[in-house]
Amino acid sequence: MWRGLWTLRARAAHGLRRPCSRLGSGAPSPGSGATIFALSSGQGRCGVAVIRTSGPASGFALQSLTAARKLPPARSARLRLLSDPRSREPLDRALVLWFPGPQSFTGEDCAEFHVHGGPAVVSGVLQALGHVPGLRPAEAGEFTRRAFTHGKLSLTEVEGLADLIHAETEAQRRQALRQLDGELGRLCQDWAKTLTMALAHVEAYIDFGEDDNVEEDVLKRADSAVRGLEVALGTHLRDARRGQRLRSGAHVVVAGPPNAGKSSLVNLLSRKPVSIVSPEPGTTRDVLETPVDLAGFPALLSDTAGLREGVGPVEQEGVRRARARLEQADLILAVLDASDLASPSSCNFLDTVVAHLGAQSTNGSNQRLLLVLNKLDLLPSESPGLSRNMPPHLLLSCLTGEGLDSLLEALRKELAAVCGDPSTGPPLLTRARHQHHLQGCLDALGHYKEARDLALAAEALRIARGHLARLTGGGGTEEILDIIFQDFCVGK
Ligand SMILES: Nc1nc2c(ncn2[C@@H]2O[C@H](COP(=O)(O)OP(=O)(O)OP(=O)(O)O)[C@@H](O)[C@H]2O)c(=O)[nH]1
Repeated sequence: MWRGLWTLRARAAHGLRRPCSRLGSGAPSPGSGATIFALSSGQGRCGVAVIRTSGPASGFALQSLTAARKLPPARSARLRLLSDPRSREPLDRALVLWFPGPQSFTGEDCAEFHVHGGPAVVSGVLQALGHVPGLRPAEAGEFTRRAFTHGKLSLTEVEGLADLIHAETEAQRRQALRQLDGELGRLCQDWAKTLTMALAHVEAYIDFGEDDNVEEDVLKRADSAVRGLEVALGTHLRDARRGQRLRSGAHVVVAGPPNAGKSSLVNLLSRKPVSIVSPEPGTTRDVLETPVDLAGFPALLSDTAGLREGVGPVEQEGVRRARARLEQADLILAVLDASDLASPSSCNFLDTVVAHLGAQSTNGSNQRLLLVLNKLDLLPSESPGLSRNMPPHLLLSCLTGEGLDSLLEALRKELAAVCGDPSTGPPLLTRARHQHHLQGCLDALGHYKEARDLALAAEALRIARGHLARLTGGGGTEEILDIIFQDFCVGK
């Protein structure tokens, strides 16, 4: 409804920026046989740093640095003196671990060196590994790419791992862990099994026809499997935007008349001074946005200019930008000064809020709204004096913090509806890639139903199955691997 209301006034579009940094260039193609090494823990001074290797020369590297004839027992930590294989200069006393393939993260022979986390120790051990024949530094994401190549992780699990490394909020962490655990992959495999069964039925009918001993209802069973699959895919596709919001942040816009306390609320929720707060109405002119963790959910929080008419050209432009931003909101935090509800700008704004809430309940607009009456501290405590006709709202004082807990709880519920609840709901589609393949699969099922002969119907089922296979990393996904593995840092 706000979209509708504001469309007439402003149509400017703004893109959501993904709060994610991409480290390093694309990982090289695996399978070169080289043994790679990298610092796998974070950069900088720390108690313990983990350096690891993967590839056929891992055992040799471990023996070279520990000057030992024998490898330590598999998957068991041992304290060893590390020294440079060329100069034999001691580097550190460290824990070392040996993971013979295929029972390792990458599926190859791997070694780990848990060294003291000083920069000189780390660079000394990395240099020493560089002196071992057959070893080279790893590229970004190369360990994970090798794990994928050796079948240790499916593509959706790789994406879950990347999301887990980038997770900044509790909800993102839960979702990423579920995906890393293979939930989405398993769901796709179940769907693929259903498709394979349907395809087998259609092919049996093509091969053996009515004359042979093929059960009569074999085509009916294929049709019914396809119908069931269409319903399941449709449900997941309708939820697709939620998973993507969970990954990149819901768009939460704070709006209201001037001086209502919008900037104060943005600063309170983000726990930092994002916006200037002042008693002068019309202080905020531009849209100010900040990424925040709102009640465990990722959000891009926008402060906007106070909405009012009859102002100068600069403030007018601010109001235009505020309205344009409102068009894009997943959730609107509508703020009013509880002690100033009778002013013309408050009344106008309240009318729009009421219209929005009405539209939300009648036509199910997916743009959600929470009405916040701020400056609770200015109301008489005995009788707050609010009209009975006031729509559902939350009372808050940005000054004293009263009402903040209730607001955060309401935000948690709203954002769970906007982003999906990763604790309870079905596995979410967190990437446009997932959506693309599920849509491709659904389209192919549509072609199955329209096919004029059984050969075309069978081909449509094969195309549908191909989309599901590509979603989890089966054939034909090479072109997107570079993009996905760029999300990893060196050492992962
Ligand atoms: N008493 C009281 N004053 C508040 C509260 N919240 C904000 N204020 C004051 O109200 C004035 C306006 O606050 P802002 O946060 O700048 O309001 P705004 O809605 O961003 O204002 P514009 O930039 O004009 O749109 C400032 O003097 C704040 O200190 C509150 O809960 N109680």
